[in-house]
Parts: sequence; structure tokens; C-alpha cells
Amino acid sequence: MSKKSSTLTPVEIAREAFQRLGTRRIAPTPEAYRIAYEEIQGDELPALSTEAVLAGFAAKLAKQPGENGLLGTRLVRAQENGDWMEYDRQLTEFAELNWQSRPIVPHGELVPVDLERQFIRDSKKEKMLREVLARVLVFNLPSLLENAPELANESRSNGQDIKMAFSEQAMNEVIARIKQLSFQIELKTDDMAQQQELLMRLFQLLLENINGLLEQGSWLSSQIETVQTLITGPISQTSLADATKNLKEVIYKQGLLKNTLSEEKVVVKNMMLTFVDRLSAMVSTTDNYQKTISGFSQQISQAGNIADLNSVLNEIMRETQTAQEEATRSRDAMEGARQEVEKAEARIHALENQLVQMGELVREDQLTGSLNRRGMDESLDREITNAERRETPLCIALLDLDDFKRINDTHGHATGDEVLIHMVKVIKETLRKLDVIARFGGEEFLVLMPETNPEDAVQIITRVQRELTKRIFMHESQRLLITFSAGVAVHYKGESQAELLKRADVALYRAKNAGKNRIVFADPPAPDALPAA
Ligand SMILES: Nc1nc2c(ncn2[C@@H]2O[C@H](COP(=O)(O)OP(=O)(O)OP(=O)(O)O)[C@@H](O)[C@H]2O)c(=O)[nH]1
Repeated sequence: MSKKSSTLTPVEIAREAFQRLGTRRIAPTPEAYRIAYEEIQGDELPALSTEAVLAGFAAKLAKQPGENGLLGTRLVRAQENGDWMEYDRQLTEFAELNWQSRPIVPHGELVPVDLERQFIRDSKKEKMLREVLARVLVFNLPSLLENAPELANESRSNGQDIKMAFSEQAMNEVIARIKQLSFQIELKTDDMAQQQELLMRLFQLLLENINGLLEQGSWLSSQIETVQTLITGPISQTSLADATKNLKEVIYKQGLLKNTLSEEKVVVKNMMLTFVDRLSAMVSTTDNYQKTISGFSQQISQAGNIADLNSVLNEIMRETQTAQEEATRSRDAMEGARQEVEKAEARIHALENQLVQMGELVREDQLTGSLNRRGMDESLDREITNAERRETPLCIALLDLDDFKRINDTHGHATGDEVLIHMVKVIKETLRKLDVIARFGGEEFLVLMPETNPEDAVQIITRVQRELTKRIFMHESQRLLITFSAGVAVHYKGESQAELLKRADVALYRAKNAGKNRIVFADPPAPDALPAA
């Protein structure tokens, strides 16, 4: 409730005049202010010039504490200089800051300075929030809603509107629409997640069934296992690309082998047919021979003279020779067929072995010939189990090429590939037979050193480092120096594979930070990372 104008002090009338201009959304020009002031003051106000009123207002305001006082001083200065433009600017600024979401302060009381500052900060924050929200609605959200164009459009339109919603009603409308949009997005996301989960389950079921149909140890099983591992673990773009590349290569090579295998099987089949033909020919020859012989015995018993007997004997001799020749031919043919079958069998055996080896390719990195991530996981698991069972020390080293990006950028990606191949070759030739090397990712490698204590492990990796600087990599008659940094760690009883790798990785990070081309030994695991003894 405002007081009657006749009871108001000039300061109160001035304040009321400003508030009235604000409520009516009228720019606080000297003229508008004068009219508002007079309106409140009514007829009781003695005729005063506008300048005198404004000067009086400024002088009174300058005596106020805090922000108000500051404004008053600026107004006094503008009035004294006759700079009414500046006076107007100061008032407008003040009005804009105070009329936006101004706190309700009981009429006639002064706004505490702290509260005043708080409002200046709040209105700035509100502007920032409005801008951030608009950006999220116009740009970010639609890019996540590619599959729902109508929701993406609604998001953009809300973003545009929130920038322009200055009245309370407009703001309430936009907020209601944003709530509606968020509800619709929730429904859509739930739908998509459910569909994806169903598809994944269907795929898993399909794989399980195929695997069940295969013979144990079939070459296809290892490929199916790879895909199964992939869809149960976290799927990254790199792991998918790696698996696809490996599988494609293996399937292509296996396709070639399978063709050769079926050709060999046709050869064996033909051999068997020849064998059966010969056998039946021989059986029929001996059968004929039997019949002819029994015919001859009749002729012999009926022979009346020596001449008849002689001709029968000559017949017998001829028949016997034919039967013998036929038998020899059949025996030779059968022997030949048997040998062919044996050879074909050996070839089939070799081809089947190759197929099994192809399955192993799924564990191998195609570029460098070291183990890939899957092979590494299996080997590390096996070595940890062995080390714990035999109570022998197991060390690992994580190696990361130094400044490899620069090699790629300067000499091309193909040269980068050659460098990786060279590095693995040198490492393989420098390590002992029982050590294993695996590609951990891009230009990072893991070396497993079973039955090796920490001092020896560091020495082995130092030897690899020296060997790599000795065996210079040449590119277009240019010598490229290749170095790496390494983190070495020894396995602690009960420590998980992931924990061990993490410690080696931290040590590698320290080696990089300390200037690269060096080896750092990992700290022991935190006590809570190991199972209680
Ligand atoms: N040629 C080639 N490059 C690869 C391969 N895998 C990863 N890279 C590249 O390896 C580079 C790794 O760069 P960064 O992670 O910055 O490492 P860096 O340059 O060795 O730097 P530091 O590790 O700090 O010494 C990237 O440019 C990758 O593109 C690959 O198979 N072949």
C-alpha cells in the first residue's frame, strides 16, 4: 500500500515516480519522470522547474549509502555539467538493472546494499542461463535426436522462444513446452534402449545356437567366441573395427582353404570308385575263371584221346594266363589307388591343421604378428595362474613409442606401420623364448616376462631399448631414431589382471612425464587392492 502523496517526502515521491515508470514500462526520460513525479505529488507541488526537481533528487540520492549513493553522485555530476544525456543514461541503466525481477521490499524501506548487489549478479546469471539453455535446445539436443526429427524441431523452436520470453506468461509457456519435450524424449529413449536390448539378446541366442551345433574345436567356434566376447564387454569403435578386420581376413583365408579341401575330397572319392571298379572286375574275372575251370574239368573227363586233352590243357593254360594278367593289373591298380588315397588323406590332414591355425589368427595382430588384445588377455590370465601356482615371479612391461604421431605426420602412416613392424621384430628377437609380446593398442605394447624378478625385468627392457637404438630404422636413406618409454611391474599374489596393468600404466605415464625414452618401475599395489591374506 502506498502512502498518500501529501505525506510523502520528496525522496519517497522520487522513488515512487521511478517505480511507476517501471510498472508502466515507460523509458525514464526527464520529461516522463517529471510527469510521473507531478502525478504523485498532485496539485500540492509548488511549480518547480524540471531541472530543479532532478537536481534535488540527485542531491538527496547522493546522501544515501551504497549503490544508491553512488548513482546519486553520478547524477549530481551530470546535472552540474548540464549533461542531461548522461543523466538519462545513468537513470536508464539503474532502472534496467532494478526492474528485472526486483525483490519485493516493503514500500518506503531502503533495499539493503548486499541485496542490491545480489540482484545485479542474479540478472547477469539469468541472462547466461537463458543463453546456455537456448544453445543446448537449438544445437546440442537436436544432434542427439537424429532419429526423432519432430522432437529435434520442437527442441530448436523452444530454444528460439526461450531467448525471446521476457514476460512471465511467455516464460511459463516455454517452460511448459520444455517439460513436455523432456517427457517425450524420455519415452523415446526408453523405446530405443528396449529395442537395442532385444536385438542384442536375439543375436546372443543365435550365436549360442550356432555354437551348439558345431563340433568341438571347430574352426568357426573361435570366431563365434570373439563376437560373443565383443558383445558382452564394452564395445568401442576401435575394438569393433579390429574384430571386423580380423574376422574378414580369417574368413577369406578359410574360404580359400575350404575350396582346396573339397577338391581333395573329390580326388579321394574318385580313387575309391576306381578301387571298387577294380575289385569288382577282379571278382568277376576270378568268377569267370572258376566257371571256365569247372567247364574244363568236364571236358577233361569227357576227353576221348590225348589230342582232345591237349587242346583242353592249352585252353586251360591260356585262361590261367589271362586270369593271372587280370589279377596283376587289378593288384597294381589297387595299389596305385591306395597310394593316392594315402596322399590325399595326408593333404586333407595338413589342410585341416591349417584351418585350426587360421582360428588362432583371431588372437594375432595382423600388422605386427604379435598377439592382439584378446591373445594378450588369455596369455596374461594363463601366466598369472602359473605364477601363483608355481610361486614364481611374473613381470610385465607396458611399452609406448615416443613421439610416434610425429613419425606418422612427417613420413606418412605407411612408414609408421613399418616402424611398428620393425619394433616388434627387434623386441621378439631380443626377448627370451618364454617371454610374450602383445599389442596393447595403437603404438603401445605389453611384454610378459614369466619367471623373472623385477631387477631382471628392468634389465631385459633396457636391453630391448639399447637394441632398438643399435638397429636403426631406415626410411628413404634417412635414419629414424625410435625410442620408447616403459612402465615395468611385478605381479603380487592375488592381484587382478586389471590392477596389475593399471600399475604398469601409471609407471609408463611417469616415464613419459619424466622426459620419455626411460623405464620406470611401478609402485606396489595399495593394500586394499589385494585380497586379505
Ligand atoms: N601408422 C600407424 N599409426 C598408428 C597406429 N595406431 C595408432 N597410431 C598413431 O599413433 C599416434 C599416437 O599419438 P600420441 O598418442 O599422441 O602419442 P605420441 O605421439 O607417441 O606421443 P607420446 O606418447 O607422448 O610420446 C597417433 O597419431 C595415432 O594415429 C597404427 O597402427 N599405425
